[in-house]
Amino acid sequence: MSTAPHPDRPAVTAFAAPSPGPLPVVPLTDADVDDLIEMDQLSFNYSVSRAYQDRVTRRLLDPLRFVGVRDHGAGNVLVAASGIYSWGMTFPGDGGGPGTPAAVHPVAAVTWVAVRTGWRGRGLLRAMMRAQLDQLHDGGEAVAILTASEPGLYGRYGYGSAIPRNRAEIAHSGHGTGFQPTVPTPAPLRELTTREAAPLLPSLWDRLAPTMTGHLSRPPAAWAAFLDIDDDDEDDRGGRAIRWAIHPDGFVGYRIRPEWEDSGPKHEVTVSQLVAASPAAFVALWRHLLDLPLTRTISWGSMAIDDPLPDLLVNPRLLRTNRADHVWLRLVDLPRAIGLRGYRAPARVTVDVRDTFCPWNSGRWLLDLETTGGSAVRTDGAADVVLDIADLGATFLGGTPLARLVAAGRVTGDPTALATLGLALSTPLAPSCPEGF
Ligand SMILES: CC(=O)SCCNC(=O)CCNC(=O)[C@H](O)C(C)(C)COP(=O)(O)OP(=O)(O)OC[C@H]1O[C@@H](n2cnc3c(N)ncnc32)[C@H](O)[C@@H]1OP(=O)(O)O
Repeated sequence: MSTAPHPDRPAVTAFAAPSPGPLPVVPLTDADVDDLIEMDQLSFNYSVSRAYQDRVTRRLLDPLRFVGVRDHGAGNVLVAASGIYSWGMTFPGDGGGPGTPAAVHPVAAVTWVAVRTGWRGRGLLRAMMRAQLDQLHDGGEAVAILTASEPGLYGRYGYGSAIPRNRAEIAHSGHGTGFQPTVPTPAPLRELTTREAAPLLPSLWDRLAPTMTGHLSRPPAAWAAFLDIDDDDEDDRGGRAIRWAIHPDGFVGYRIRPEWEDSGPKHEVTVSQLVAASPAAFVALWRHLLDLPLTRTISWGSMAIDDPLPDLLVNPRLLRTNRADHVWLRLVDLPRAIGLRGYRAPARVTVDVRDTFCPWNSGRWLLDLETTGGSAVRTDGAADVVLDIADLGATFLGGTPLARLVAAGRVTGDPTALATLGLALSTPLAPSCPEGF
């Protein structure tokens, strides 16, 4: 049988084998968006309709913030990409204590990282990380963040695990689960549909997120993605449409999946977002969730590791948590980044930083940290502390205590300097970020 292509049919380039040899990383443009969306769906095993792409995906992407790789020898197919959302993140502010001002700073939120099957394992991720971090450094962007599909991927590029999170499950009796008696009983909150809540949420978020370390600013396109929910939209597991409860200082969005057993109702609540920026909001939102009729379990995938729920419940054992890494952070430009937050206590410490992937950060720096800000200047002085750039990234928001990295053998130095630096970097409560990206 002949294998020659039929003259009336186009060559089937999709079956062309990957080209051998190096493939360059290039900037992407608007013309790459269709291929980008197609490759992302294949790489992350999902699919969305063309209508959803037009309504949400294309508005969220800025192709000019993407780099990628095309294999011209294999039919010019897009084989790798990595993008950035230009968002803002709340960093610890003046002293980092409750009620003290925090500050929102631009961050490069790295996202949409994928290498097409067939082109993996030949260094394309590494090449894209190289191109992206060089660009960020040249453009003066100080901090990059990401949420990783797999935890082993990004440490080698200097990212440290900065905001962990808990997967939480609360099993309760459904009969007014008790709060500590010293906590005043909150007024009940009204339940809203997405259509009713949507006009209220973005401005509430804009007011609250800058008061909570680790929270991201949400541009209108991100809100459009969060709120692209019909009021009769069920999830894949039979969860009913999202409902909302709103407080002046917080809100919660959740689905309820009805479940009936012979012994009675056992409906499940799944929290999609919960934000509480004051104790009153925290108590009112949890009272609302725990009093939802017929429900017996509440699960939430993004609880802060310092969430005070166990301290509110009379029976803290109702809460089961499973901790995992969540947001990873990379100090792209060490001296610029050090100036972007306030520190819990003053510290003057010389650190010897290893940064094999971004050598411009390597070497000895005198860190001069104050509650109102900090600086890092090059020094020839003896190092008090030796650490990797990923360790500094992990501790930068207060989410990983320096003492833990010392205990793990990752960070070494003079005990007094370690204690001083650890206190300066710490925050009273660990940062939280209620979303992945
Ligand atoms: C921020 C985000 O978007 S996270 C999403 C990441 N993307 C995905 O998970 C989608 C599916 N997976 C993929 O597309 C690819 O497998 C990728 C992007 C994870 C890896 O791409 P590749 O081009 O194969 O990576 P590359 O060959 O450059 O390897 C880079 C390094 O990572 C290592 N590595 C590759 N895959 C993995 C993994 N799953 N876990 C841990 N390490 C890995 C390699 O061994 C290599 O290490 P080295 O440089 O120290 O020798």
